[in-house]
Amino acid sequence: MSDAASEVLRLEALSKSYNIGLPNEAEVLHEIDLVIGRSDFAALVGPSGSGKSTLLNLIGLLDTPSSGELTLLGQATSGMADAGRTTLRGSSIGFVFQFHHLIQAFSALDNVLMPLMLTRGKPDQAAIERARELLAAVGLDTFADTRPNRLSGGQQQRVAIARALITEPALLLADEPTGNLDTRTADEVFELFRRFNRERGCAVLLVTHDPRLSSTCDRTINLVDGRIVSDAMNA
Ligand SMILES: Nc1ncnc2c1ncn2[C@@H]1O[C@H](COP(=O)(O)OP(=O)(O)OP(=O)(O)O)[C@@H](O)[C@H]1O
Repeated sequence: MSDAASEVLRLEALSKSYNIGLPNEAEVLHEIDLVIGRSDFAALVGPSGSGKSTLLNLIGLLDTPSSGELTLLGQATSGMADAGRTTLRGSSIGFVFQFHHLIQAFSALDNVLMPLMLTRGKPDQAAIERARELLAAVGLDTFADTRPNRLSGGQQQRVAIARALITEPALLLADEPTGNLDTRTADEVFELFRRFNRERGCAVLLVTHDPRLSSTCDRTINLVDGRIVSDAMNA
């Protein structure tokens, strides 16, 4: 994984502090070094408050580090202006959150198209076809015109996964994507991540509290008190 061409992400001494109004800032991530390869399927685990979401938000360029360097697809981001970060985020990262944040007034199809509409305006026929193909891939081809509130929790999360993949991201980030699903539905949703990782070659980094799910990832990165205490391939 030392070859830059095989990397999707490189973190070097990445730290994050929050200014919480005290004399000293609270540092929640301490000099994190991490490389994610282009085909990695990795779980980020750790106790509550260890900094997992903070790290995922930094990786997703939703937040900026206090120090250190984050290189995404070979582009160093530390000196990058907001517009450049937004463009890089939109073209290379897909997000899936525990609560899918679907737009209730839109159909499933339009929700999937939303990231493209935000960056490229009205979607063309090819984009619509791709959105339909993604909905089919997550087993929802007959629900394209359905509003999210008519779908089950698992189905809504499937729409969110299709939405995250519409831009064909190199890196898919997921924060507790199965956290509010029952075990069977969680397994099915998890299997989608696995399939997209294999079939579409997109790296996956997901936060989970579920040891059963993290053990089925290829790699487990363990964060404790803002430091990576172990990072190993699973047996
Ligand atoms: N905006 C913020 N301002 C100040 N402190 C924050 C902020 N966001 C997070 N923190 C603190 O940073 C630390 C790490 O939080 P984070 O949400 O990243 O942990 P986590 O590992 O994702 O936890 P959980 O598993 O409970 O979601 C916590 O102590 C939290 O209180």
